[in-house]
Amino acid sequence: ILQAMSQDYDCIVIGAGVHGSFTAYNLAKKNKKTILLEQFVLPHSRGSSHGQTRVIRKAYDRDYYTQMMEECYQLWSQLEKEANVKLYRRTGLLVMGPERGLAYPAIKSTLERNKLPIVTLQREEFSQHIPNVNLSQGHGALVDMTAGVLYADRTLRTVQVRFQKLGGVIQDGLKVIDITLTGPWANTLLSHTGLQLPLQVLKINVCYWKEKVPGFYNVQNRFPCFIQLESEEAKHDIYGLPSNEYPGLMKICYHSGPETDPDERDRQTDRGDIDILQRYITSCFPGLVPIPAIVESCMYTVTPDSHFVLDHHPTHPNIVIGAGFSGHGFKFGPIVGKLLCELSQGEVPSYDLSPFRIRRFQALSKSAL
Ligand SMILES: Cc1cc2nc3c(=O)[nH]c(=O)nc-3n(C[C@H](O)[C@H](O)[C@H](O)COP(=O)(O)OP(=O)(O)OC[C@H]3O[C@@H](n4cnc5c(N)ncnc54)[C@H](O)[C@@H]3O)c2cc1C
Ligand SMILES: O=C(O)[C@@H]1CCCC=N1
Repeated sequence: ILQAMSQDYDCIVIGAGVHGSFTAYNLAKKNKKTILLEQFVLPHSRGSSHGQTRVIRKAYDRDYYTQMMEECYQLWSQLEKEANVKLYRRTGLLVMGPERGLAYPAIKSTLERNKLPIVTLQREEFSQHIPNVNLSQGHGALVDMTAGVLYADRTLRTVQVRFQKLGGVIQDGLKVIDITLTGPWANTLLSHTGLQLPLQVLKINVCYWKEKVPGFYNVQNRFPCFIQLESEEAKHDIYGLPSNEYPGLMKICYHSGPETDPDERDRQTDRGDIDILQRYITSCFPGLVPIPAIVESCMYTVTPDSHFVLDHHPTHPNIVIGAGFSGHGFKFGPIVGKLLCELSQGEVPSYDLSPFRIRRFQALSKSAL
């Protein structure tokens, strides 16, 4: 089928998650005849891009992510205008973490170096600005002022409709079984092209927690998104979004989870991550009931260094790979779409892609690198 399609289309994009959808949209904007293939009937909730909300932020510990986000915010705003739809809500992002650790000082200095608007909160004034949250001993706190919430499901709908309006074709319910590219299934499919990337698929329990007093942590009361950086109590970050999509429920998740086969996600029932969240909520969010009211499922596809893969296939340069978004890729959708489109067209990419090259895994990959 793909062979027949390749005669009719300039570009075939596999996977209609956030990154495949933005890539297809960018290709169609360049007048490339493009088809977007998706194994499941759309919309679906079996990959990594579903759900109502995601965090958008410039608070990173690396300049290159922060700098890519500068342009990315503009691209989000352009799409909102073009489609006349609201995709982003500014809430700010509270970043908390050990002051003597690695991550918190690194994020703070990246934000300062890039002259981004932040507010550093002193311990004495913390509860005046952020009521109903306890700042752990030895932790610092700052607010990334331009951060906020992205409406995820609405984004996918919007990008896919824009793509179709530009003449793009979406074929859902069609699984490519010969070569493949994106999302948790990346490795199974890439193996058909002789490439095995060191990707790990994790199941994430997406937990919603009930406010003891409705409104405590509500978006309308200007409660921000937050990241609690890794500490002795929790080996991975914990992050949350103000109550919004489900009235009276705040979304708080652990930035890791048990390994899973993407086709067997619902058989993975490990809840160790929820235990960690319960302890954290009991100690730091006293206004929430420390038992999740709703648990949904999602997946991360993680690389060993948590950085993305944005590259040509090492032996088939006409195949461009976007994968391994490691649980923080959604906000980059517009810029990843632009970059993958540039790579596919043989253009010089707008950013230095060396942190995202496949060859960084040389020692780890069993393949034709
Ligand atoms: C719980 C959770 C919270 C997150 N929070 C944030 C956040 O706050 N901020 C942020 O920036 N990021 C966040 N992320 C990460 C972000 O959502 C992901 O990085 C992003 O959605 C990955 O998109 P993708 O297009 O690569 O993968 P996917 O969404 O999985 O899309 C890949 C698609 O390809 C399809 N596919 C795969 N193989 C084939 C095939 N052979 N044939 C046809 N189709 C195929 C799949 O069905 C799927 O639809 C979060 C992720 C999760 C799970
Ligand atoms: O990408 C994000 O901003 C969120 C929050 C931090 C951990 C992962 N996803």
